[in-house]
Amino acid sequence: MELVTAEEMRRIDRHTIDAIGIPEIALMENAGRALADAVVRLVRRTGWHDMDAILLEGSKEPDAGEAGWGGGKPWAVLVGKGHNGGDGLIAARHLALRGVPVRIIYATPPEELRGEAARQRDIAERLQLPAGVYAPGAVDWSAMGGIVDALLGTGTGGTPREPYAALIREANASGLPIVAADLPSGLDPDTGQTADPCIRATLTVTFGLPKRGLVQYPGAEAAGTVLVAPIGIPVGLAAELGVSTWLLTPETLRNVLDADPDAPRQPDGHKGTYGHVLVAAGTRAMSGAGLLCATAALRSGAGLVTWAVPELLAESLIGAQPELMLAPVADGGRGDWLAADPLEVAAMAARRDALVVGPGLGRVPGSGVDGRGWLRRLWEALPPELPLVVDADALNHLAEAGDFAAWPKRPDATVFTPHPGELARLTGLPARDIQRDRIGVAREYALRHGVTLVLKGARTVVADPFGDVYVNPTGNPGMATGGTGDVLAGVIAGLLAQGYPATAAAALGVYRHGAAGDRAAAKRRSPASLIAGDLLAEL
Ligand SMILES: NC(=O)C1=CN([C@@H]2O[C@H](COP(=O)(O)OP(=O)(O)OC[C@H]3O[C@@H](n4cnc5c(N)ncnc54)[C@H](OP(=O)(O)O)[C@@H]3O)[C@@H](O)[C@H]2O)[C@@H](O)CC1
Ligand SMILES: [K+]
Repeated sequence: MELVTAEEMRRIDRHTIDAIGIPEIALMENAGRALADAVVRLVRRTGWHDMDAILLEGSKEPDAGEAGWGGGKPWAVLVGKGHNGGDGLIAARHLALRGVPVRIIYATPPEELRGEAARQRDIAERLQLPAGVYAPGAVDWSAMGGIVDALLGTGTGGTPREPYAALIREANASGLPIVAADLPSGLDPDTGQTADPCIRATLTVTFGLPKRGLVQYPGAEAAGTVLVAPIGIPVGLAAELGVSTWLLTPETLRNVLDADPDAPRQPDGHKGTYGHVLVAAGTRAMSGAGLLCATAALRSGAGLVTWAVPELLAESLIGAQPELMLAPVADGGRGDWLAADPLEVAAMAARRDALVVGPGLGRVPGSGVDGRGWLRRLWEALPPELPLVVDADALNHLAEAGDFAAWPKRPDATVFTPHPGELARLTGLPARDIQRDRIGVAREYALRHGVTLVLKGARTVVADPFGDVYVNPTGNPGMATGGTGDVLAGVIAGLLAQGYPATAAAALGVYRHGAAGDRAAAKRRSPASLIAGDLLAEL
């Protein structure tokens, strides 16, 4: 399923209306009716499974409680002056038809509505649906059963102006369930940033295609449960018009990335069929990072995994995970990578199918005799076609090198797996700015540097070197704990060794890693007690 910006949605709407000929009013009628249908189901608790709308992957099932919402009281339908308001007016009409009482509350004088929204205002008036214009403090919210937020949609920008802002604040403070039309008013549809104020919805019914902002935090939280309602947009049109951002679902993995998450193992396969990973990770202080990473590579299905460690550690790690092979690297007796020769690691990697470097790597020499750092010497010595995952400390070394843009390009699979702090060091941008537009920043970095970028954090973003982006819905806050990143790096390396192309390996790895976290969290009393090792058994 594609994820769209407001501008992309406008182009898709326009094409549907102008080139295909479906009248705008038909799209709007479908939108308003789907919105009403969702409210009716919450009021009557009639269930979701036969609804003509899709629960967005990663969204919780809507919960109308024991009694259903509203207690028979009227629903306040908040109407803005654009088409989003038009959707709300259509929903109000369908709610009334289905026996749910409504009160229309215009944010601005109804004379200001234009186009299709004005037509809907006139229809509502002729049907004598109860309506009034908002005045601060004048609405008795305790008399209402719930709220439909049809104030601001994809045509708006910036912080809501008055009187919208005051109305949004009152709606949020009412404690009533809020169902948002298309997106919560105050949400930036492209980035997921929430304005002050922004509607806190219990449920968002988004029209045609999900907007990007609904799947990035804090927007994902403001939106609550997200239902995607079909309104008549032809299947395939988004792709035809060049939309290149997807929600990472099993269908996306299968149909866009040719990476079936349930692909069976070959019946006649042997360990050589599934590739050999070299993990260069771990020091005396952080051997666990290497162990998690290497074990995760095994669990991802790789045929063989060799764990390269500073020599001093090797003895004590024997048997730590019996399926792993250990490859001691000369370390001058230090137990870290400071004295290790990157050329030795490169030579080991050249005999394997993928290399992951970084987890628990600790310090490495900043610059060699010829002015080139440890990591760059490794980078240049590796066979260019060898799939490579660069994680954690290795990313920090790359950032410290400062001249990555001038490093020789690797033509084949190179995957970087930074969290926002690491990407901040790589780009020089404050982490806050990265979080403000995760999709945009990740896409630009991947395009510019010709790598596949995995920007970690809630709703991980995978950006490939050609401008395509995937947003992962799996995972949970319990995974915000040390070591889960090491597991992810190992999984991706394992998939690379099995022959998946970089984007497919990164996307499938991220999806499975999050799903493993969800299974592990479900087994515990609280997600907070999840530790990275729990993920290994669930991969
Ligand atoms: N196109 C289609 O076929 C379909 C579209 N559909 C629906 O249309 C929605 C998009 O409708 P839209 O383009 O009319 O924009 P919308 O968000 O309702 O508001 C525009 C108004 O907001 C105002 N405004 C702007 N910024 C503001 C601010 N910060 N604070 C306060 N006000 C602000 C701005 O006023 P102005 O600045 O011009 O005075 C303008 O009048 C879309 O989300 C979906 O719900 C569906 O029916 C399916 C078919
Ligand atoms: K809205």
